[in-house]
Amino acid sequence: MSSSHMDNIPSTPGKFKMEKSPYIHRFRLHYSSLAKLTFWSFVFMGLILVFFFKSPSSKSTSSSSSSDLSRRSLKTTSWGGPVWEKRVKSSARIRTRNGFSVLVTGAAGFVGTHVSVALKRRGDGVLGLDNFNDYYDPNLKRSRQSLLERSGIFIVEGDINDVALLNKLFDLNPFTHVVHLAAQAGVRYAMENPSSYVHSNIAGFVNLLETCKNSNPQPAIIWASSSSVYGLNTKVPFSEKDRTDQPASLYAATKKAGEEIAHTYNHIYGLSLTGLRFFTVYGPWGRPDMAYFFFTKDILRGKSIPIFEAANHGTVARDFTYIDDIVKGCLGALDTAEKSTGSGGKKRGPAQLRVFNLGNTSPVPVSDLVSILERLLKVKAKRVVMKLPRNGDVQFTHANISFARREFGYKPTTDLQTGLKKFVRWYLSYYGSGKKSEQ
Ligand SMILES: O=C(O)[C@H]1O[C@H](OP(=O)(O)OP(=O)(O)OC[C@H]2O[C@@H](n3ccc(=O)[nH]c3=O)[C@H](O)[C@@H]2O)[C@H](O)[C@@H](O)[C@H]1O
Repeated sequence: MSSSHMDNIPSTPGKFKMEKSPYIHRFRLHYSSLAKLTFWSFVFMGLILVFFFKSPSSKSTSSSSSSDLSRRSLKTTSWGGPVWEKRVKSSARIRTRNGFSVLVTGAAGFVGTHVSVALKRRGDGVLGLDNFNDYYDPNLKRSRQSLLERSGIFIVEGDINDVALLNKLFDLNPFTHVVHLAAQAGVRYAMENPSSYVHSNIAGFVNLLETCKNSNPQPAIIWASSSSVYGLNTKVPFSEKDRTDQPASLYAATKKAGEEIAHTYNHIYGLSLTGLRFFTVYGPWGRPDMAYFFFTKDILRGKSIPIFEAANHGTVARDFTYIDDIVKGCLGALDTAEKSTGSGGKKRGPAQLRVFNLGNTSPVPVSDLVSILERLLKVKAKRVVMKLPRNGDVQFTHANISFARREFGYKPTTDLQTGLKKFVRWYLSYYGSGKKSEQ
């Protein structure tokens, strides 16, 4: 049985957990020839089936890896061929003088979609990459894809762990920048499917950096870290200079690991790397696994919503940051990113390495978020106050953004009330007032 470049992927993306291959059976050898015949027939059939499911194709890949009957619902995707290559090149082509050619990973995701549209609008070439996993409703990702297609942005369907695919994309197009947003998100889900965080946030990131460091020219990389790296810190507001060595979730730990990995690739290969610590990003086309999103759904459906509170009735609060402000921050970081200094795997000099907070600088208690939603939806929420579970949540977040302000004029302008109004307007137009079902 031949092995493919996907064989070494350590874990699963999305909601799927590794299962043992159903094709591995143990047989007890019997001494009758009938039993032997039966045994060898099974082995033969098994080999055919294993070959059928695992045989790699130079032109096709799935968004998953080797032991993969556990990932049935991840659509098998194909790439390659002249039409596909033409679409890749056309999407990545720069349309203005001094524009960039940008690979956006996680382009069908919430932040990825918004950033892609903004880049395209100003004339940059944008190629998307996304594995469309079903961590949350893939239909929403498909709708975002349609939105991007209308702007002339092609999303390649594939996984950042697919080295051959990444190499192919860089062969076809000399990207000046990579905006790396593909990740396994969500702090609480990490207890359900820890390996998906390692797969996407660590292994996938390393694969991407390997491809970037080998390419010529090397792109500058802007990537999504997280406010969660501040973990159990109590000093507020959180500054980039603060310690980040006490993460409260595996998600946070993988993002922190990403920051250290970025340091290594910058140090050894001269890659220009900018990490952005996003603070609870919300807005239209958002992520259904986030509280503001499913609170909206459940309030409209008359379902109760769990509101966490800390010990001794302590307030749980977040520095909720509106998507348009985050997009401005991403573009500011991209525009001020210096070129990588290496090429073809060799460092030629010191390169830029940065980390920025992108928050709103004004934390809001979760109970106030619910009050705003009640007013906007004109429905009273059924609140159930619960103790903050110990499954990854931290009590509060609060960004100090002075570094991003100084470096590229980052200045958030949307307060939670205004941003949620825009979100609710989008939600109602997309889903209706609760009747149209949503996963
Ligand atoms: O900044 C980040 O880097 C992260 O932001 C986001 O994480 P969080 O800030 O935890 O957002 P989110 O889950 O919406 O919970 C919001 C608030 O509602 C509270 N919360 C949550 C669920 C619930 O049932 N009840 C509740 O009170 C909860 O305690 C919290 O106070 C991203 O999901 C994550 O991927 C990462 O990007």
